[in-house]
Amino acid sequence: MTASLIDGKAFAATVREHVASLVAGVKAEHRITPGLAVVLVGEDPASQVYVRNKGIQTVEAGMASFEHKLPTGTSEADLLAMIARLNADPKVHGILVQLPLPGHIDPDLVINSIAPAKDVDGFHVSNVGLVSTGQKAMVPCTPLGCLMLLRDHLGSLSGLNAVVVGRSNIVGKPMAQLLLKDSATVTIAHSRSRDLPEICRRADILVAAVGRPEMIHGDWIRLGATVIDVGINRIERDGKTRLVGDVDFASTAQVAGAITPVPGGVGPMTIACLLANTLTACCRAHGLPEPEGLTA
Ligand SMILES: Nc1nc2c(c(=O)[nH]1)N[C@@H](CN(C=O)c1ccc(C(=O)N[C@@H](CCC(=O)O)C(=O)O)cc1)CN2
Repeated sequence: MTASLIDGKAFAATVREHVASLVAGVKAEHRITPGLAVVLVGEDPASQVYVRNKGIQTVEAGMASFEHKLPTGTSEADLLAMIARLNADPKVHGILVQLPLPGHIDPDLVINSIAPAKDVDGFHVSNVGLVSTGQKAMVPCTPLGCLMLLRDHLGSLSGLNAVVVGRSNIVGKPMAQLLLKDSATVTIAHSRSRDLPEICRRADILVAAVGRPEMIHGDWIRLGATVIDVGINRIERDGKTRLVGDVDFASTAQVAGAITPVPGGVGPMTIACLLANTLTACCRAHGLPEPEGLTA
């Protein structure tokens, strides 16, 4: 079997177009412009690229973008004071603090200082609790993007065996909750799971979010499985820097039914879902109907 490719880049473009058309409606009918504030502390080169792309795509969707770039040495107290100002700003419907933060700042403290209704990353402990109890929440962007790709590719996930490899708060745990809400039978595994290849071979849906380059091989994959690769790992190969996932693409594509590539799979969905969450947050803040098809 040669797997079909799940084109996250193309799907993300359709999500962004959908968001942009809904934003245009909100602006025309209600004279409200959804606004997203992104805070970057420090000069991590990858984070700078992600923040720039978030700003560009926010403006392309017709929303207001507020970028706050702070020096690496910014104190935790100053960052918390900035978030308090953004929490109180009616033009700002979504707030995102780009991760990772410099080592002297406690990310949990910072994330939990964001007003839950403006927490478009869905990382605040209130949103974590709401997602895990299946209630209306801000849903983390990367798992939401994976769910959209899976629903689009498979239709119903009900009764399917889903294995999530990775237990991070940002991807693995919320991904498992979303799959469970869609009635999949969910296993969370990780790099220390015993018999990991055997666990993976049971999966109709395999979500790889373990953060280890090309760890999952074709002989771990059930014939025809749908494989979602969340990994974004930069490696040196043949004297060049390359971007690879957590899945060995060549061997897995021989066995899987469908697979997301890296790059061009899950990554672009993350920012598309951030725009979707910002619009959702804006609609909720103003008592407008929930935008359709943009959340879990
Ligand atoms: N506050 C947050 N911080 C971080 C998040 C997040 O969701 N919220 N996720 C990542 C970084 N990230 C967005 O912030 C992100 C990562 C990757 C992509 C993406 O489109 N990747 C491309 C490849 C890009 C490249 O060449 O480097 C792809 O996979 O096709 C978008 C967003 C950590 N921090």
